[in-house]
Amino acid sequence: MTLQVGVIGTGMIGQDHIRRLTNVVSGVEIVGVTDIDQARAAAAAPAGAEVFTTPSALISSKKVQAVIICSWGPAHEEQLLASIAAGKPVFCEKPLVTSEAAALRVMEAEAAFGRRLVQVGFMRRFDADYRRLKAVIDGGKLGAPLLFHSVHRNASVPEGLYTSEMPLNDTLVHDADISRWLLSDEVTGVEVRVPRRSTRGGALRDPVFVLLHMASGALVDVEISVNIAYGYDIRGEISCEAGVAALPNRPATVISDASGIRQAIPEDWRERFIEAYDQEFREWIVAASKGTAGGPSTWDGYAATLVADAALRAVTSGGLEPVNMIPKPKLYAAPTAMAAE
Ligand SMILES: NC(=O)c1ccc[n+]([C@@H]2O[C@H](COP(=O)([O-])OP(=O)(O)OC[C@H]3O[C@@H](n4cnc5c(N)ncnc54)[C@H](O)[C@@H]3O)[C@@H](O)[C@H]2O)c1
Ligand SMILES: O[C@H]1[C@H](O)[C@@H](O)[C@H](O)[C@@H](O)[C@H]1O
Repeated sequence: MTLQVGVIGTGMIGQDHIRRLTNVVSGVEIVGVTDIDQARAAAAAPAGAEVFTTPSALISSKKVQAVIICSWGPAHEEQLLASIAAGKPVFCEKPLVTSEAAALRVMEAEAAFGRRLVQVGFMRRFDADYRRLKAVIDGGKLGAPLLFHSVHRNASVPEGLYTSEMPLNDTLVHDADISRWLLSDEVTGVEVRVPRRSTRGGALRDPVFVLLHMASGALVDVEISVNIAYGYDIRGEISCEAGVAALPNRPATVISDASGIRQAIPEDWRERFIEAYDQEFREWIVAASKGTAGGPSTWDGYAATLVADAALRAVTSGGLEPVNMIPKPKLYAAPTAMAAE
């Protein structure tokens, strides 16, 4: 059976996902696309796909069995609620939404529907290196995790579109989610320190240094740098009671020439996480074909949203800002075989 999907938002990541759903993964067909920029949607539409004028027309179309949301964060809530109301499985790029109240509304709608429909685009959970790192921590031989050092460097970010809030409410959400997942823990508080500003980002608050306090007492330090110029550099190292486990350097061809011996660094997230995105969609297609969702859930999107909110408060207060989650709804506690949960 082929899952017939519609894609909302045909910008950078929308186009990359259209490419992989058309040329890389199987069991799926893109039957519709839409974007507020209709010309962009038309240019990105694969052969035979309909260009819908609005997200609601795409979501309610009988030919669309499942929805992929790649629009901007503030548009996600309305598109998620419409997909849930239509009973359609929906893959939503991070951030799930941009406020706690919106996350609660999406969770309530999904709980009322009675079955998981939403998978959030936290692709790191599908990355082979992160999965191996988690297996080592879960294996327990290194003892309890005490400290996690997470480095998140972007070569550059879109000028004018990426604001000073975004290191904390757009970029940090990946580190928040992967910390919860790797350490099987919850964030209870957030501190932020702002060092000397990089001159490369103009007035942008960059870099930022974030400290996540976990319920177990473990600490996570996160470097977010978004104008580092040399490439997209993602690192992670966990110090445990009896040893240290770290992500490997990415395998890449070794070039030797008159400048020395070197390996290339990925340019951006598309290159670094190319296989993780492929796997994220393989697993989504299996679940969505059964009318449900696995992997990172609305609950995980809610948790990351609370961390982002606390981080933004912490910049102003300079102190430790608490993260207070509601009790976990039953829908998200259900045991599941999906490896990324
Ligand atoms: N998982 C990841 O690593 C990753 C990487 C990049 C982007 N993202 C996320 O994906 C989303 C899109 O990011 P992008 O880099 O592709 O941005 P982009 O600006 O390149 O593309 C977004 C597209 O959505 C369209 N759009 C916005 N609001 C819309 C609406 N209400 N209805 C229809 N179309 C709408 C815009 O016109 C644009 O074409 C963001 O939420 C971003 O955080 C995730
Ligand atoms: O939207 C992107 C994406 O989520 C990337 O994975 C992250 O590294 C960037 O900082 C962010 O702006």
